[in-house]
Parts: sequence; C-alpha cells; structure tokens
Amino acid sequence: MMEYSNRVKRLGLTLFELFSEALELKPSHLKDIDCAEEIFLLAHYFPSCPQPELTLRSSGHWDTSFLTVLLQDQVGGLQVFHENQWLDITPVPGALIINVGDMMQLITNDDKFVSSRHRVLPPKIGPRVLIACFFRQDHPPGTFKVYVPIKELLREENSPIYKDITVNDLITYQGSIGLNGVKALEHFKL
Ligand SMILES: O=C(O)CCC(=O)C(=O)O
Ligand SMILES: [Fe+2]
Repeated sequence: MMEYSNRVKRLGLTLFELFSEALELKPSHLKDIDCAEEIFLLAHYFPSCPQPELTLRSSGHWDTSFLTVLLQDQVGGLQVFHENQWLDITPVPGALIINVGDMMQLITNDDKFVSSRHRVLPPKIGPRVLIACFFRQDHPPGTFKVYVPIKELLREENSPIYKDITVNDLITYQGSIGLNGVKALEHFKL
C-alpha cells in the first residue's frame, strides 16, 4: 500500500503539472499551492450482490478532492454522469481513472475543470475491489489551508464564484447533507 501511494503521489506531480499547463499557468503552479501535497487513500470492497435490482445504488456524488486517482479491478460498476445520462466506465486492464474533484473546480473558478459526478452499481458477480486516492489535505482540524480561485485565472468578466474555503469545509458540509444528489460545492457559491 505504501509503495502504491508513493507511486500515485509521483503520478500526481505529473498530473498537476499537466493541469497547470492546461490552465496556462507555470507548470509548478498547482504543486506550489500544495494540491499535490497529500493523498487520502480509501480501499473499497463491494461484496457480490445476487439481486442488484433490489438494492440502492451508491448515490451519485462529486469528490471533494482536487483530483482522484482510481484503480478498479475488472468487475466494473463505475458510472459517470455525462450529457444527462449515466455512462459505464468500462475497466481497462492497467488503466487508472482520474476524476476532477470540487476543490479543482473551486480554484479554477468553474473556468476549465468541473468536478465529475459519478456513482457505483453493485456488482452482480463480485467481490469488487477499488483503491481511491484523493489528492486533498487530511489534517487535524484547524490546520486546513484556505483555497481561493487562482488570481491569474480571474479576468474582468470572471469574478470569483465561490467563497474562500478549506477542503474540510466541503467535507463537513457534504457529511451533513449526505450523498443525496446535491453538489456540496454549490453551497459555497457567493
Ligand atoms: O468505486 C468506485 O469506482 C468509485 C468510488 C468513489 O467514487 C469514491 O470513493 O469516491
Ligand atoms: Fe467518488
């Protein structure tokens, strides 16, 4: 697990460089504001479900991270909401899935990167195993960094859309409303 998370952290450095360049910022910009600094790792185990139609699907949600790196096995079940429909993210051996999270949307001020809504269907044939690495701070309370839209991305017609918040503000609010199809980031709109 340590080896894997170290490799994901290394991958994160490259991803945040590419995202910085896509935003026409200097390559180290997102790293310099500590987006790549920490990961929170979750290992999911979904037991097989003989009658998935009788269960609740894991609700659609948006990750609170800057970016999330997912490693899924061959069982599948992940779906992303795109153009008003749920699309299967079919497993590809050896491939990772990168999700844009709410903190990335916040710092880019809705300009280029919007967090992806996704959900997971229960596996008919399982179990399903998935490792999720969230690039976000995971600190003791009170030590979270406040994030603001990146000023280089703000133009006259593009003033800040969100309040200045920490990822903990998002996580706490999301925890209070649950995964009920409401995007936590919306709550922090100015
Ligand atoms: O199980 C999956 O494929 C996705 C898990 C997920 O979305 C999450 O942990 O936030
Ligand atoms: Fe997620």
